[in-house]
Amino acid sequence: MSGRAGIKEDGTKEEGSPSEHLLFGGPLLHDTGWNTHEDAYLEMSLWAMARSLPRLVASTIRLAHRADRRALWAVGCAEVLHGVTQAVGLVAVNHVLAAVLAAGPLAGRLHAAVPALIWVAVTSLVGALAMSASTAGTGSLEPKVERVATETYLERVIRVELEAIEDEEFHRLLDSAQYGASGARRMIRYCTAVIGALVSFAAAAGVLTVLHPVLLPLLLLMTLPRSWAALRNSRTRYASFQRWAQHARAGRLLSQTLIRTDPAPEIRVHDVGPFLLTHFRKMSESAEEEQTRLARSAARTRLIASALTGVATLVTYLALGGLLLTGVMALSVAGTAVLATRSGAASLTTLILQVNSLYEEACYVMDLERLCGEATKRAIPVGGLPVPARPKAIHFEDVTFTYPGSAEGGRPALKGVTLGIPTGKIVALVGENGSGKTTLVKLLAGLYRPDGGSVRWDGVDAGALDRAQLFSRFAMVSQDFHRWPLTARMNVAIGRTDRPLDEERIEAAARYAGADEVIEELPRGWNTLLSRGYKGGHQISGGQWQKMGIARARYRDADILIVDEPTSALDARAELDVFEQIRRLAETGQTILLITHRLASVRHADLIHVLEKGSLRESGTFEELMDRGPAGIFHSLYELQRKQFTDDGAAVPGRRRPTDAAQGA
Ligand SMILES: Nc1ncnc2c1ncn2[C@@H]1O[C@H](COP(=O)(O)OP(=O)(O)OP(=O)(O)O)[C@@H](O)[C@H]1O
Repeated sequence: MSGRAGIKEDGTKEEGSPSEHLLFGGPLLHDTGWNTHEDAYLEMSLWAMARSLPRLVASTIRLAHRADRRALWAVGCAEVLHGVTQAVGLVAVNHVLAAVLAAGPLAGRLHAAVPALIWVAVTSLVGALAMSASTAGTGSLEPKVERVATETYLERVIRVELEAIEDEEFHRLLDSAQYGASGARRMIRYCTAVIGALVSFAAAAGVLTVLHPVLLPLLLLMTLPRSWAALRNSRTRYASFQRWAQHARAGRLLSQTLIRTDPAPEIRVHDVGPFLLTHFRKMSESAEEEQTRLARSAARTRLIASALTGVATLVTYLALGGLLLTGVMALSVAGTAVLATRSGAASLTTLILQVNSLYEEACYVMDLERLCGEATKRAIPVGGLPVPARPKAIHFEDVTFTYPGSAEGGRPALKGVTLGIPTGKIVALVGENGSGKTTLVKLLAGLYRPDGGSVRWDGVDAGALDRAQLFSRFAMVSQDFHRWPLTARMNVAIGRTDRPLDEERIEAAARYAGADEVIEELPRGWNTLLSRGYKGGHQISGGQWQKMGIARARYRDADILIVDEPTSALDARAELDVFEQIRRLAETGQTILLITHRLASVRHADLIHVLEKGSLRESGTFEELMDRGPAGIFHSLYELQRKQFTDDGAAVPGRRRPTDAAQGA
């Protein structure tokens, strides 16, 4: 496939690769969410890092404490012990050198050095043991911290309003936060390394200060260039990550699409694979160019830092030589100073690198914290008035609703809708595609709140009602009901997870929906996994899925059953059965809200509301609406369907012959 994607009208190249333009409608870089990261990025100076370090470490420690208290203590103690052994080891080395370089016979000097040598050996051994304890503890702590961080945000995300889940900005934060959960895992390692390096550095710095006060500033001077390089490189990496986040997600989407089971038939028959693979390669190549740019920039920065470190090391050793030559420092002390300088410089470099990595990860963990804050703000409110036990009717009063995020001046999905839904009856919603039927039932179920007007339960505004109670009153078989990649049993039982699983009710629900025949044919019956690509996984047809969906809604056993195009994939017999069952349910007092384009199917509805472009145009029984004659919308839609069927010479499978229906009307 070729195209002019990525080329402006004047022939110049647009920002973003042609693949991005062709497949995603524009450049994926320059994420609008970037602005929210800019502050964190700009603040990423040494001073800002030092200031926020205690808070970051504290929040990671809190997470680790929640994940595994014992492992946390083990790691903390092991790191402190390791630092102490390093300090004691350095002092012992100083004693060894002092004894060996002292005046007197060699045998006597060596003998004098033995106790200190034993200390050196013991501290090395204990230090090694402490390090291995820390490694083991960190290894077990890390996955737990990631799990706790993931759970923390998921717990909040499952409680946000539907509109937040559909919001692009919230989704972007969600992507970043997912990275933050693995960031929290990595932070554990960096935190451990920071504590270890801090203790080691304190040990070396203490020894150096005792040896000569000028040595400590010299040590700091040696590590400055590397700190600068690390900071600069991580700033560049973080900035690049944010800029390329959407691009990376889109690339993953392409590769995942190629291996998923549901698009697999179309990918093969339409030969989409090579096409997508080409664009996956092109997008990956532009991401690789960015990685090359980052690597080159990092290499340049490190080269400059190494040159500066060389100069600083030279200055340090010159200063040490000066102190020796002027007799200010003894040879044994100078020897220890060289060792302490090397160990201190290594600890300080590690410290700065780890703090830097810690801070880089913390930027992502902060995104996770921001997501949690945002999710809490956008959570479905808890509590409210009790939902009336047996309301007589639910009324929409002058309800207007526009989907959040619709383009400026976008058409409202519902405009000034006033209608009644009597309980214990079958109420049908009909209208052309996009007329607002699904939107209306989503408002009814409390998934969205009206922008204007109100939904009233026996006069009580649904906005004031307890939302959890409200949801529990509804069962829904929507057009896009979820096909859970779980067993057949769970696909029904998932309709009511707040009660213990009830085999008898599951089977009754399956019989109700005609899904019992589906189960009989499954290789492992109720235990068959309804997902290809897993061991023992099995795929069922669209109509069979629909029966499972109806069984699930039946198993939920709610007061109000919303059925949105429930029979679109069913064969004629199954469709008739389902409508028959729906009619019987209404006789038991359940309220049925039926959305269907098969107008003959709504003959038995107690009330039909006809929507057009978001407004209510007609209401009445089937007979009343048909009596309006050609001027009525329902009448003309019905006649249109009838004409189509009679022109075809027979009713479309799954539909009553409209002529029969019309005669009945
Ligand atoms: N989640 C959404 N976000 C933004 N706009 C939406 C969303 N869902 C629906 N719309 C828009 O709202 C309008 C009404 O859609 P709705 O799904 O309620 O129509 P419908 O009558 O159920 O259509 P159909 O018969 O095709 O299922 C349409 O213009 C649609 O584009």
